[in-house]
Amino acid sequence: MSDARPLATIVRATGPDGRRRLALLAALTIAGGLAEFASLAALLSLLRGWFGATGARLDGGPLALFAVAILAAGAIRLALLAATERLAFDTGHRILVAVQRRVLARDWLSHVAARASGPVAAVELVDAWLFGALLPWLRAGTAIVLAAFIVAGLLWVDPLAATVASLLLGGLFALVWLAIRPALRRAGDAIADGYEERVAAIQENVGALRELILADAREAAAEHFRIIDRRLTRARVQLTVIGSTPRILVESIGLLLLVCLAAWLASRPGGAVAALPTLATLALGAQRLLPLFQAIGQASGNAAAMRSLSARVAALIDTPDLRAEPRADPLPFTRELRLDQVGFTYPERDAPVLDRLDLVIRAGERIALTGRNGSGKSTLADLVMGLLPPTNGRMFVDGVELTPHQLRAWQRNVAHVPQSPFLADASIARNIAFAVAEPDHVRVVEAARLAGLHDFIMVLPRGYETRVGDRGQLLSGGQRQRLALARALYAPAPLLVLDEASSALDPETEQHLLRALDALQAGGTTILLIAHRPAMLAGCDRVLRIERGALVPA
Ligand SMILES: Nc1ncnc2c1ncn2[C@@H]1O[C@H](COP(=O)(O)OP(=O)(O)OP(=O)(O)O)[C@@H](O)[C@H]1O
Repeated sequence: MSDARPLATIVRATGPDGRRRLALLAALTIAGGLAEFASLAALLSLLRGWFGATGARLDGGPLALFAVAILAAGAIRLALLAATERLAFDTGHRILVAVQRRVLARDWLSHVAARASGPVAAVELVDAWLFGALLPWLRAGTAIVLAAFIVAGLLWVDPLAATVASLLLGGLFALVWLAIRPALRRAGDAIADGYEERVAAIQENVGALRELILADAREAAAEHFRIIDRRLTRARVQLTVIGSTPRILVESIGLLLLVCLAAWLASRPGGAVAALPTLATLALGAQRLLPLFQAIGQASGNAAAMRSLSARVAALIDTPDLRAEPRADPLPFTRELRLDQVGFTYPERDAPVLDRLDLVIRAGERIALTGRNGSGKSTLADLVMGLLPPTNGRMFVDGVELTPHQLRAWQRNVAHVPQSPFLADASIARNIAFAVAEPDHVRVVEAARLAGLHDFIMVLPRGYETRVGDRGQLLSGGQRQRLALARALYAPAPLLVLDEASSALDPETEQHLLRALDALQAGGTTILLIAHRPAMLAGCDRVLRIERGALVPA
């Protein structure tokens, strides 16, 4: 990605409102610059009148003019500060929302291929970019314009002195900046990598705590985290320290230049008194310029490092946005789903998981899929559900070919009970009616009854309002599976896919599940289940086995 593209991508993501705020900031900056120029001119005219040929005389008019100019400049600075902060934080907010929209817009294949910690690390990345790049750059942008007006004012006051000072300071600044650029770029890359590694390590430590305890590996995990965080911390310190060099240099050299200037002006004919109006105006200009140079120095110090952060932030949003599509009506499924010579290969894998596979699932059938671990059962289920697109072959629903733009309509026919269900840290009712704004309590209870969960829920003090904990960890494995089943049954669909949904059930609960499946099948539901246990296979119309990427009768 070129240097200019990240910014263009980010500006696009902020939308028309962001661009309006940027325009307001630009207008305020110009107004601020004019006010700075006016206050310098007013001061010079005031002091020249005061220390003029007629002797010291304080004139009310120029004093009032100076007071108005300096107060206006102050008020505009305050407005600029507010506009800058608002624009920066609003942009950060828009980018985070944009990132979430893009995470949700990914299809299943991109999701399974992506790094799980990415979206979490994105939050830290956007924050680091906001405080390390956007805010300093906006401040520096306004500072450059304000400084240009002040420098123009100073050139008008004393062209020679202002030119020499500007050239010396500008040249020094450029030299230092070029010298530190490579180190800053390295620090920026290390910071961006560090954020991702840190989130991944935290997720690992939380997710695999049981394994870490049993393997007596908690010290090693803590040490791994320490190394990652130390590296990140060092890079951040490096960025601040090296990035501050231009600012500190310009500050000290600037002060030195001012003193030299005072000595030189005082040595000209007329001495210190004649030089006083010019000197005082130059001093006011320098006093105004110093914080502006600080802002420019800080931002330019960070620029090389933050370019890599900006590129990563832009990459986060440089993918298709979630599109608000009208909800498709379910594709009619009354006869059969046919897979014709279907093959599937995961990205970055050479060998296909499924190869020229033929399968007809008749409406109302109950089919079991078996096969060795890794033989491709879940992959086939994902293809059947329209989550993965076949890499070869075609699929037909009631004789109509399933094209990519019909996938949403086909998916509406499917309810799924995954191998490891995701449970949110919310009430049981909310987890059953997952992602539904207003759960229907009667249907929640009905689904829980069918899944054999109702009696267990009723003995809990808070019943359906009991929270299940993060990822459902306050429930047993079997209870989690039944809750996932209840979720699938809450919104009944013509095709129910169960991926080893009884692996954690005791024989009694398994019998309950089989009775529930009988009832569903009697009601016309087509059922595809991945299972190994004989009890689950017994009630099926057909049992198929995946072997070397193809289906054979079991
Ligand atoms: N996201 C992925 N990227 C690359 N390869 C994958 C991915 N998911 C699965 N695979 C590979 O595809 C093959 C089939 O996996 P799949 O999960 O479909 O098998 P399965 O029969 O359901 O296994 P199990 O019985 O263990 O659940 C495996 O070899 C697996 O390593």
